[in-house]
Amino acid sequence: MLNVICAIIFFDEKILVVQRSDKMKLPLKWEFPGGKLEDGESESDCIQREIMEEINIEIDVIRKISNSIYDYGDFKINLIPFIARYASGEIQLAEHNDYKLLSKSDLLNLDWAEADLPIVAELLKMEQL
Ligand SMILES: Nc1nc2c([nH]c(=O)n2[C@H]2C[C@H](O)[C@@H](COP(=O)(O)OP(=O)(O)OP(=O)(O)O)O2)c(=O)[nH]1
Repeated sequence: MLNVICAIIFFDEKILVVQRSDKMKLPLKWEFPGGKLEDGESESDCIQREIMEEINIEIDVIRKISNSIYDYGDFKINLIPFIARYASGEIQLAEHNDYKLLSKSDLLNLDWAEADLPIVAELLKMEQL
């Protein structure tokens, strides 16, 4: 099983979501930015590294929320989400096709990677960070 860390990054009230490119697995699906946990790396180091590599910004990690285990058939992932706050830098996408800053209520309108759906549902139920 693949351990993937992702970040739900708040810019004030808005949340950053990114769209996978047509050349990646799960083409054009929307997801929270992040990536695979490397051997010996802490989850918190992983998410800060991935966000810098993919999005070019610094974040403050706040806390972990419930993980989502999903079997795509050809691979199975354990998706581990962290709530975070934007800290600094300008968004520049290295790999993704597009991004949006959305209010919570607009999240459900996206074509999400399947593993993210329970995480989006939990986020919608949360009253505060
Ligand atoms: N970063 C991230 N990945 C997700 C989410 N939901 C979801 O199913 N995934 C999947 C997509 C990928 O198969 C895997 C994350 O891998 P990755 O982003 O580090 O790597 P990748 O797909 O670019 O790598 P590759 O296997 O195509 O070489 O987890 C999510 O919200 N964020």
